[in-house]
Amino acid sequence: MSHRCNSLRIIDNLAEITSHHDRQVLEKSLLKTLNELFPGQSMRLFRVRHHQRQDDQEVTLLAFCVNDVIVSSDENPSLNQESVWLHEIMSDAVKQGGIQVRQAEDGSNHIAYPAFDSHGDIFAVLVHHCQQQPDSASQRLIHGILRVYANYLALIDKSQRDKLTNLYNRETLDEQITKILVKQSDDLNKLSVSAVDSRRRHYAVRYWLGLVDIDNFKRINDTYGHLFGDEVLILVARLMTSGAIRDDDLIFRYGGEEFVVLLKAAQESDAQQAFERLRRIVSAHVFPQIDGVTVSIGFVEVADQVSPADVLGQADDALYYAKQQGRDQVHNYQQLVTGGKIAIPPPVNNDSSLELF
Ligand SMILES: Nc1nc2c(ncn2[C@@H]2O[C@H](COP(=O)(O)OP(=O)(O)OP(=O)(O)O)[C@@H](O)[C@H]2O)c(=O)[nH]1
Repeated sequence: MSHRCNSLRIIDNLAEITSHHDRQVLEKSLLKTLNELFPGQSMRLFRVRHHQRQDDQEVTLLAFCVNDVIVSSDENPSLNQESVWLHEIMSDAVKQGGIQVRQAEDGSNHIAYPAFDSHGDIFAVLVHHCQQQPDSASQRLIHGILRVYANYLALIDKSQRDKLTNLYNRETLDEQITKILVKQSDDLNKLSVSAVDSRRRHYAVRYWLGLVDIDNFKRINDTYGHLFGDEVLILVARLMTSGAIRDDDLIFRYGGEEFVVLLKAAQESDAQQAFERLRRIVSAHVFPQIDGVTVSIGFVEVADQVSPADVLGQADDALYYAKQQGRDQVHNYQQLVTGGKIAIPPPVNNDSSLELF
């Protein structure tokens, strides 16, 4: 009976994990499942990123469960610091591709379970800390649940990507912008009334959205053909993803020859520099058979807009200005408004409360 109850609990938990499609919620759901099966024990989930050029891995804490409390590291970034030996055990798990067991000085055990993506590369490691080393059946159970999580994540990832460029697709973009707007609105709501004047300085993290449009793309299609145009889209996408921006910034295919870049930057000048770098990388690249592929970029801070459409509309206004001014340039919406270069649209209504849906 208890065996059957246990099996039912596992099935329930697997169903729970696979009912989410937000990565952070999924991570927490994974830890909640493991916590139910192994109560009171510490579980930590780390992300592993492989740096091709440096031939090493960057490891960051994604979520953890300690004393039955589950926390996503985004809510508690200071917990990213880990001791050297933990890096070693994870590094061994990554190198050897299998479960690693280490005994700490106090006799407790750390077991590292690697999780593989669809290419067979390790993208995450789960570290289980417990007094007694789990038997092989428990280790298999944890490894199995981690595999379900990894397979499900791979499926979600596939459904969120554009087939031609492998960038994130438009549907995913709306969700991401909404998430940021809600987060920034929560930040503002935590402010006292007297602090509202300097509200922009109070966002814990500042986000910027850039709309990137290939210049004169119709001419490329008309001159060289649609297939060649597709090739240019793939190359531009690859240029943007290979080192032009930071690893945790996101790039989406927004429409035909338009892309969206969502990045974090503390200052407006940092965001401007990042978008400028992107523009320069494309204009400096030598494309096969074709001279002078360039992009125009309009960007805006994702802050207190009412909806994703609002954010995209403002970036589009700045992009339109860049096109009018001769293309191959970057413009910031807020600066254009402040400088009187573009008009502020009339307010939709007088209610300043945030309505996202
Ligand atoms: N090859 C290819 N072309 C596409 C795709 N999606 C849209 N397009 C083409 O992209 C072109 C966009 O042209 P326009 O909107 O006129 O813009 P443009 O020629 O880039 O001019 P500016 O944006 O003003 O610099 C059209 O010819 C579309 O047919 C696609 O997936 N593949």
